[in-house]
Amino acid sequence: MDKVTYNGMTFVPYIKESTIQGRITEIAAQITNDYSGLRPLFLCVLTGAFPFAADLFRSVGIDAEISFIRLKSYEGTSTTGKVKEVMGLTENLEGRDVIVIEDIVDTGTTIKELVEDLKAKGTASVKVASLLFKPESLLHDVKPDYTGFSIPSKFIIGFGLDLDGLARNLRDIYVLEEK
Ligand SMILES: O=P(O)(O)OC[C@H]1O[C@H](OP(=O)(O)OP(=O)(O)O)[C@H](O)[C@@H]1O
Ligand SMILES: Nc1nc2[nH]cnc2c(=O)[nH]1
Repeated sequence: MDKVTYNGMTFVPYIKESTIQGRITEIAAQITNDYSGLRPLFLCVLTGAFPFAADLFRSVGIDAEISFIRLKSYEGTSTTGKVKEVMGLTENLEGRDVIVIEDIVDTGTTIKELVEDLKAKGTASVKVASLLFKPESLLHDVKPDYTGFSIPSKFIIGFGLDLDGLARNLRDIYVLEEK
């Protein structure tokens, strides 16, 4: 794995695709066990979560459905603090067991707003699966129920995570190089 550069910023290799896939298989086994006999609705938060959602969804061994919502709050490497709904939900969520699929929980702003909104829609249960979690960056009292990797408060890209729309197609995860 070599360094990569986007918009003049250099990123170094951080988590290999094979390590990511191994962890996704473990989370899928946990979900398969926890939701046995239920028919959960996976709710993928676009755009960043799409590779994680695709791999996780195909690895669970129970009947399940998937749907999508698109939220946006980051510009460059920082949050605007405002979560914009770019594409909303069409399903009736009343009585559903929802598993929100996120690529990352950073400040927790996105997940806090989304989970509150889903609970207000009469869901039976709401849990969050996030590939990445930055516990030291949290601004709210939230925590994923299923976490791929807990990482320090550094900006990362790859496996769905972008820098201004680029780098989502990298198979591995990279971290911003320290100067
Ligand atoms: O915990 P937070 O500080 O709220 O950050 C997490 C959110 O940031 C990213 O979305 P982004 O706004 O970058 O949109 P994208 O998925 O389209 O890249 C990511 O997909 C999460 O939804
Ligand atoms: N690409 C990217 N998007 C994020 N959204 C919240 N945190 C991050 C991060 O570290 N990298």
